[in-house]
Amino acid sequence: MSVIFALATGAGRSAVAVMRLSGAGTGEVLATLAGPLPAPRRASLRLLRHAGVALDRALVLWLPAPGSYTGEDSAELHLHGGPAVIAAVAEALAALGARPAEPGEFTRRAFLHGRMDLTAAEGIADLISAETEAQRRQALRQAEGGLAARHAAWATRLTQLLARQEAFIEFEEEDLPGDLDARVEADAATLRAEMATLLAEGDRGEKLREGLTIAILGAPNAGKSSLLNALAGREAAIVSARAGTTRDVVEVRMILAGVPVTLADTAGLREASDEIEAEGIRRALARAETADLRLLVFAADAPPDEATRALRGPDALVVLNKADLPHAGLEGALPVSARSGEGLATLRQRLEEAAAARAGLADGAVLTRPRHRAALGEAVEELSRLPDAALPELRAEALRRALRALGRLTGRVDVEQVLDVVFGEFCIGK
Ligand SMILES: Nc1nc2c(c(=O)[nH]1)N(C=O)[C@@H](CNc1ccc(C(=O)N[C@@H](CCC(=O)O)C(=O)O)cc1)CN2
Ligand SMILES: Nc1nc2c(ncn2[C@@H]2O[C@H](COP(=O)(O)OP(=O)(O)OP(=O)(O)O)[C@@H](O)[C@H]2O)c(=O)[nH]1
Ligand SMILES: [Mg+2]
Repeated sequence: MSVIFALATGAGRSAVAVMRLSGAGTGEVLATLAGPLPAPRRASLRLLRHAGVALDRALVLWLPAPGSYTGEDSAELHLHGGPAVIAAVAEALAALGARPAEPGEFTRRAFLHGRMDLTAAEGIADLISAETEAQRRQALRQAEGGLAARHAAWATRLTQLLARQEAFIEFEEEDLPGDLDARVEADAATLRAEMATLLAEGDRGEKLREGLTIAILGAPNAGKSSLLNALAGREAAIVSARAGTTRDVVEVRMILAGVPVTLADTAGLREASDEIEAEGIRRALARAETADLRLLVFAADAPPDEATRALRGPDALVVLNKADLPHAGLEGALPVSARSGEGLATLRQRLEEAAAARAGLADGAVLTRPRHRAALGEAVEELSRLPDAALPELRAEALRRALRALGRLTGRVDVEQVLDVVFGEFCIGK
């Protein structure tokens, strides 16, 4: 495969910039730039030269196949991290026949050379994107093969079931144990139950990866913007005594229990007095719809309004704001005051609990992408067909299809169609 190169470190000025090369022919390119190849895997200080011009004095690594990240002949140039140095080296590499790598291409090659399965490759993409500790842990676990190991074990058991089912078809006349068929069915049911348990985690892993949205909803003047500001610790939204102050959705990003959260303050819900406010309320209700959690705000100085009450539900947290004013309480609502700070610590704690329940780091392996759930769901569905399949051939076919669905997850089968999805999300240089 052709020699590809990319900056592995961030754009812009830095102390050191790492240029990575990979592919057959990397040795020649390296020798042309840096002189005789250094000992494999040993850092060596070299003056890089091209067409008679000195480019940089760099630390050079020669990483011959198969002991490299991609499994191909590879090299690293640890350059001085200035834009002109990087540009000159990139130009020299291109002149020597190497080409800039596509996003994710190094990892794609690692996958193609059997260095990792698809879920591990996704884990590496997530590791690079991880912004919180919980995200980092989930990503590292997947990069280290947590999800792959679980699926490999299932695939092995499925393959064994398939072999037994096929033996049954093949040797029906001969004396196989009479209950072989029933045993395949029982084992498949056990397998299906285990898979269903993982599926029951739902989209927790996806939510931790992508983050949650919490919408703040309530009547005008309830103190939604004041609460947003209090939780954010800065004046993100305008607060005023006039009802109908907030019109657009105001978003603040924060981390709750290791989960990235977007807190969205919205326009107060009421019969709008003008078309701009009406649009704001439409946006507020749209947010209420798509949010993972809803913070419903009532105020001590006004009776609970119907529009906000209508939004109560299992994913809603209810507060009674302005608890610094005299009030009789509100059933099921946490008394808080954006003004005095009363109840805010408890509110933050409740929000953290809700975020953790919705997206927190689970104990075992987790599904972190819709395609994981789709593949596993398909395998479960195929296995659930087994008891109804009258013919042994049909049972074998269901087992085969379940196996193929599992294979798509790790990339062993039907690979082509999932490759682009997986590697498209990488940044260049990985
Ligand atoms: N300088 C540098 N740092 C880096 C990387 C890199 O490519 N270069 N990585 C890249 O993302 C990560 C580390 N991941 C890596 C995974 C495998 C191999 C590798 O060469 N494996 C060989 C040899 C292992 C050994 O030393 O025993 C192998 O498994 O055969 C290198 C890096 C993070 N840090
Ligand atoms: N006494 C008291 N007043 C508060 C409290 N929180 C907010 N207020 C006041 O209530 C008024 C409205 O506050 P906002 O935060 O703008 O209310 P809102 O819900 O965002 O209102 P809209 O954007 O119009 O929907 C302001 O005068 C605030 O100072 C509180 O905890 N106690
Ligand atoms: Mg407001």
